Amino acid sequence: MTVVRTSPPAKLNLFLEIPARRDDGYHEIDTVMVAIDWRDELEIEPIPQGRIELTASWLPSVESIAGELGLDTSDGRVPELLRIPTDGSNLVVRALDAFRATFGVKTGFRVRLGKRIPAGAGMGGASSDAAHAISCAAQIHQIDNSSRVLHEIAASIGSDVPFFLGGGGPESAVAARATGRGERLLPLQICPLIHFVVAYPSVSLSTAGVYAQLNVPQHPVGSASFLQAMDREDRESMGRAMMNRLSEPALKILPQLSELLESLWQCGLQPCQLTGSGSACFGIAKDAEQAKDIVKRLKTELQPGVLLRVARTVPAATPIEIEPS
Ligand SMILES: C[C@@](CO)(OP(=O)(O)O)[C@H](O)COP(=O)(O)OP(=O)(O)OC[C@H]1O[C@@H](n2ccc(N)nc2=O)[C@H](O)[C@@H]1O
Ligand SMILES: Nc1ncnc2c1ncn2[C@@H]1O[C@H](COP(=O)(O)OP(=O)(O)O)[C@@H](O)[C@H]1O
Repeated sequence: MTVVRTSPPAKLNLFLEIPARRDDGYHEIDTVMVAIDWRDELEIEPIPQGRIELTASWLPSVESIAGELGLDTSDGRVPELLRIPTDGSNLVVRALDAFRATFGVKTGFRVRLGKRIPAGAGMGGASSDAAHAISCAAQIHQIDNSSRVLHEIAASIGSDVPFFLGGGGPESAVAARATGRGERLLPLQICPLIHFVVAYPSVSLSTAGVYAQLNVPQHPVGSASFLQAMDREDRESMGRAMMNRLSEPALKILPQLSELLESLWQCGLQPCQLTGSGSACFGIAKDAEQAKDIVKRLKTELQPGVLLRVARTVPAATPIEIEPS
């Protein structure tokens, strides 16, 4: 049986405006997302049984992630914050079930999911896992990855999922502008290589909960200035035009996020911002060296209690490795 493997990346929202509330429970958004090299690991093989068998674990180990976050594992149990669902609530299971239903596939899949991306972080980990699972299933069943149907399956799983399909072309974009509820994508051809420091505090935020606290602005800010700056690779103007409309409601729910943002800023990262609905925050570094030095310094100040990683922009869709057996 063929085994396929890939490494779903996380995302950061460099620009996020919410122009309107919709009648269907969603919001119109205008966002520019980039994928980053903070990755999960996904391994999928077809099985004759018509079901999805998912196992999931933390990489390198639950103890090491819990240690960085200051969570207790001495009783041998996985802390609540690090529990990964393996039932039908996991977006990978939902995505593969939707794939089977759409293409009338009677056989199933065995999936091993290695998690590094924290959940409820605004980093789109579950969405990326789901999109890459769809791409793997398409590879196994020899379905064209640029098929419109795959995009529709992705959008039915979550607003952020289509971004991680990467447009189906051989060269996936690093960045995209997403509108509608997030599923309408315009891949951006130009995106400078950006080095980040990303920080996840020991707490998750519910996307629906943060949107529920939002006051939709009367005069939304357009993404044009940000997009023009990106097109010119003008980092200074990009920095000035960055924003996240969900910061205010997220900080209302978790006021301690302002201290985390302040810590990033104090180290010389600029600008610093919440990603998506949080709780992760990021700051832009001048280069890889500065990002590494800042993570080292912040670890002594903030750990245990905060996951800290250097990250850089990468293509949103990661190639799939095939291991025939
Ligand atoms: C805020 C963003 C920014 O990229 O990212 P995250 O913080 O989740 O990573 C996205 O808009 C999140 O997209 P995603 O996480 O896929 O959301 P979904 O599963 O589709 O929706 C979860 C819930 O969020 C709210 N929601 C989501 C998207 C949207 N455009 N308007 C909304 O109001 C709705 O209450 C919905 O029931
Ligand atoms: N593949 C998955 N990995 C992690 N969490 C998942 C997965 N599928 C579903 N979930 C559930 O979805 C919730 C949101 O996950 P995620 O999309 O990573 O959050 P966000 O993008 O808002 O940071 C988690 O709290 C978790 O319970």
